[in-house]
Amino acid sequence: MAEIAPSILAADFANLQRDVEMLNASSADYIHVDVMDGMFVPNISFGIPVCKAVYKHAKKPLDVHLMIEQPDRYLADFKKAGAAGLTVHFEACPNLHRTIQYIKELGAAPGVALNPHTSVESLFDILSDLSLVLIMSVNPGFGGQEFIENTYQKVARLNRLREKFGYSFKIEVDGGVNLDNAQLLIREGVDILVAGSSVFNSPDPVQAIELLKNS
Ligand SMILES: O=C(CO)[C@H](O)[C@H](O)COP(=O)(O)O
Ligand SMILES: [Fe+2]
Repeated sequence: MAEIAPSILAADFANLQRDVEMLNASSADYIHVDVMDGMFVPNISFGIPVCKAVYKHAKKPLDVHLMIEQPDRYLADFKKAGAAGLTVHFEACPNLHRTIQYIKELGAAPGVALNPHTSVESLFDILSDLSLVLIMSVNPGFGGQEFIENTYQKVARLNRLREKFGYSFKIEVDGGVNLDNAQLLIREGVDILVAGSSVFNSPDPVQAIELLKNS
């Protein structure tokens, strides 16, 4: 059974407490927090104060996805704001090994996200240090985009590497995840499904989470 990380990017920001409480009452395993800086991605979402506000009401661990340039500048702040896991982008980190060690020192679970054009083999020499690899199944920056089909084979390749070397990181997929692709993603080796629109645009988000979980 997969774990589900609903993305609050698709929540109603004017009713964030209500939506976080809905997630608390659901079978979601994490709350996915999408931070966008308008530089690494062409969109601005929210930052540290909103993360802190979500944390205040959250009963699930915060899975913080940092779509920002030079993330090292803000890692300690997001940890303080409640992040259980801190995921940085491979494409934003020229000194990725140092960044990952820093996340560990802060006491958070280190994750690395890969844009659709970045191959899973790029992470080969750091895989043993990671708790999470996030494979983007859309170009980062916006919710509600169409799932990129090439994701299946990327997940399968990463899963084979994990099995071959006995690594323990989890595989997360983010972007355009819904009931049409969840089952195949899980079959290829995904542990955590991020879902924004397919959860929050559903007439019954709690049931949508449950259905994804049982895919
Ligand atoms: O990181 C993201 C976008 O960059 C979001 O987590 C992702 O897009 C989730 O939203 P949706 O399920 O609507 O695609
Ligand atoms: Fe995300």
